[in-house]
Amino acid sequence: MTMSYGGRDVLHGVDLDIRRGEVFALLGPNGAGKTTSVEILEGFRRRSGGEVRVLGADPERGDDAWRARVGLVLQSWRDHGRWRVAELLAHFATYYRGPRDPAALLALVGLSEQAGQRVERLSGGQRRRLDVALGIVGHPELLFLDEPTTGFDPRARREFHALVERLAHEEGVTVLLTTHDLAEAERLADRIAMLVAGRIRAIGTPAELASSAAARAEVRWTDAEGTPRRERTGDPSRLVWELHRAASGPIADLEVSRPSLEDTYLRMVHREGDAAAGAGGGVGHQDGAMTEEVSAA
Ligand SMILES: Nc1ncnc2c1ncn2[C@@H]1O[C@H](COP(=O)(O)OP(=O)(O)OP(=O)(O)O)[C@@H](O)[C@H]1O
Repeated sequence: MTMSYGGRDVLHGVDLDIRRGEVFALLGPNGAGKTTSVEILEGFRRRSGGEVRVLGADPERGDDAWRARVGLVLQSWRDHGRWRVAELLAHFATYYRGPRDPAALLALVGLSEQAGQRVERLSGGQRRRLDVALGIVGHPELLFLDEPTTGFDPRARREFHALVERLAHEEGVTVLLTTHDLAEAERLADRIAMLVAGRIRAIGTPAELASSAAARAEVRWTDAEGTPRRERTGDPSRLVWELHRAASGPIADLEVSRPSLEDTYLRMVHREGDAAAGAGGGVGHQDGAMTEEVSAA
């Protein structure tokens, strides 16, 4: 799909295939185009070009039956402030055939104690949990979560992650999540797409993305003269063995660090910055040339 706002291109041919039952994270920095992508998939925004199918339908033409199969947790719902939590949930449940039981759902998202409270009195994190409850009350097959844990404290974040895992693994819900939190993507996602400046830069499982990093393992040590040394290598075991042989004894301050998902991500984001800086000087790149497709085998 492509998207431009007032002639400015913000999605340059984003190509994604998300499988049924998968938790898929769209990871990228501010302004990368995550929300725009999700809004197109939800049917809330008209794309400029390309072809999109969500649960077999073009979201621009999704009817009520299609919409009932999709759950949305938007970045902010700020209406319904005067409703009480349980009332609001019970009201939303009436929109669906075979909804979840509101009381059981409140327990699931950890809001049983707030059932009688007005929505406007909830804390930011509690409000977000209510958003999730509203998103899943209709038993959706597919759930969109746009930056769901913004403003959560660590405990709320952990509980929310457990909830998403339960929905995905026990109920088979397909989840598309956007985040700029690497740890969240790594924890929750079966696969991650890194979206930078409207282009997919890499797709794969968290482990595949981390190990595909050209950023190789880093070995650090202090040499016989007391100088700190560091070297990047694809074969840290061999380097450490050679160091031991050369020193014929222990190596001071030896440390081997593996490339992380963060290394890959920061490299993608920086490369984009470098490419943009160099574009005027003829250093540009072809579309897709920098995409790192990682096989999901
Ligand atoms: N309604 C709009 N009109 C014009 N430009 C927009 C509109 N919505 C988004 N944009 C621009 O499109 C680009 C992508 O925005 P988008 O909100 O999709 O990014 P994002 O990855 O979700 O960012 P964030 O992590 O900050 O939420 C940005 O440059 C943004 O300024």
